[in-house]
Amino acid sequence: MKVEGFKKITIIGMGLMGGSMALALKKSGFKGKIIGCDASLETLKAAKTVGAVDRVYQAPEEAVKNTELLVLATPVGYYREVLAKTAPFLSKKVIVTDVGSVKGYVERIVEQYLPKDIQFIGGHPMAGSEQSGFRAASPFLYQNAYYFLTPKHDTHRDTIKKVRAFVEGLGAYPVVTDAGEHDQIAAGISHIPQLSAVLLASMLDGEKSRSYTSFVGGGFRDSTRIASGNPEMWKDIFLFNKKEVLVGIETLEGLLRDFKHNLAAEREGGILHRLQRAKRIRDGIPHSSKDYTPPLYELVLDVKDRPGILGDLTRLMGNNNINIKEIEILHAREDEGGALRMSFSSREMHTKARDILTKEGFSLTHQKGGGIADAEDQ
Ligand SMILES: NC(=O)c1ccc[n+]([C@@H]2O[C@H](COP(=O)([O-])OP(=O)(O)OC[C@H]3O[C@@H](n4cnc5c(N)ncnc54)[C@H](O)[C@@H]3O)[C@@H](O)[C@H]2O)c1
Ligand SMILES: O=C(O)C(=O)C[C@]1(C(=O)O)C=C[C@@H](O)C=C1
Repeated sequence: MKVEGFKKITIIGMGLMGGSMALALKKSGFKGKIIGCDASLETLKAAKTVGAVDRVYQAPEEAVKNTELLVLATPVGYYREVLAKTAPFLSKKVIVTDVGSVKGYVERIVEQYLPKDIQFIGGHPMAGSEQSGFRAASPFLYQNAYYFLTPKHDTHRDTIKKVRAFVEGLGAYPVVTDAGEHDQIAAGISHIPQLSAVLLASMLDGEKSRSYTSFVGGGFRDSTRIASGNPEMWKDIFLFNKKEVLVGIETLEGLLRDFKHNLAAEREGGILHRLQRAKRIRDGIPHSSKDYTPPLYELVLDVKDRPGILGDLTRLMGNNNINIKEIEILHAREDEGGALRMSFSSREMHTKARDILTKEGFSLTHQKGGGIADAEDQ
């Protein structure tokens, strides 16, 4: 879907999130002008060179002139500075939004720094990575991601409608809620998991235990990937969502204490109960948490573990004009086969892909949607 409704969009902060937004807008065929603003000249140069933006500015007050949508995409700690500089230069018709990971704090800053007659709606895409900077940006980052939108009490209905359409244009799924509820949800699904990963990684902080890192397998890697995230950014997030993070820490402490007691007393039932409940919760997450509203039509096929298999498959689909909505390697071990899940947005694509893959000799182990009974249900 193409982004319409804005002739000029300014993004302040052209790092991972802002840069990916600009790239996604260009990819969607957005016809208006995209203005990139960043404190770093090097970042601006990179964004301009790849054509992510039409114009670049280092000074925010120049970047916002006549803009119709202003997106704040700097770390949240810089919002005060950016809003103070830009507020006097904003058109009365502009809509201001952001991509920051906390929303209550942002609303308070906006109340303080943005003139009352300027429309604001908070935003937080549940997409990202442990990397940062424009060099990590991707036009696909927002694809199929949940994207929280948090209107203020005085945000107009038309503003919500326009920004919803903007989010959909990026390929994401808008979820409208209020800042308070957002912060509670984000603490549970993102901020506390980040803290847990940081603490797990910190357990290898001793001189001796640090040498254990050479031996880590999937378990340590999977559970600590996000500990590589930008420390400055996360410091802001924890401080600005302090209330909800503290609630989460108490829950975590309670769980740990409970487990410790059960273990010390060798209470098998208690230990098993915790493990089983956690497994049920983790198993209940869809393959990709991005499988939101649209029913996806998916195929799971056996693949040989050989170099270039992914390329071959995507080429095969591309050559037959089949658009893969998502692709995921489910399990692959060196020298053994693996399984690969592909999903498609329409029944037609799904059927066409199934027929081509079968003809090419791939073995399908599971299919969902497309009007065919799930293999698992048979
Ligand atoms: N990284 C994630 O996974 C993720 C996901 C969702 C939301 N967010 C939120 O998105 C925002 C940006 O995060 P990111 O990961 O893109 O960070 P990033 O470090 O990749 O990019 C931030 C950019 O802002 C620029 N910047 C900093 N101060 C500035 C200023 N005063 N004026 C202009 N530019 C300035 C930096 O030079 C940098 O290019 C944060 O508020 C974060 O909470 C991050
Ligand atoms: O690293 C990732 O995979 C992320 O998507 C990062 C993640 C998350 O916790 O899910 C991190 C912070 C954000 O505010 C949103 C997304």
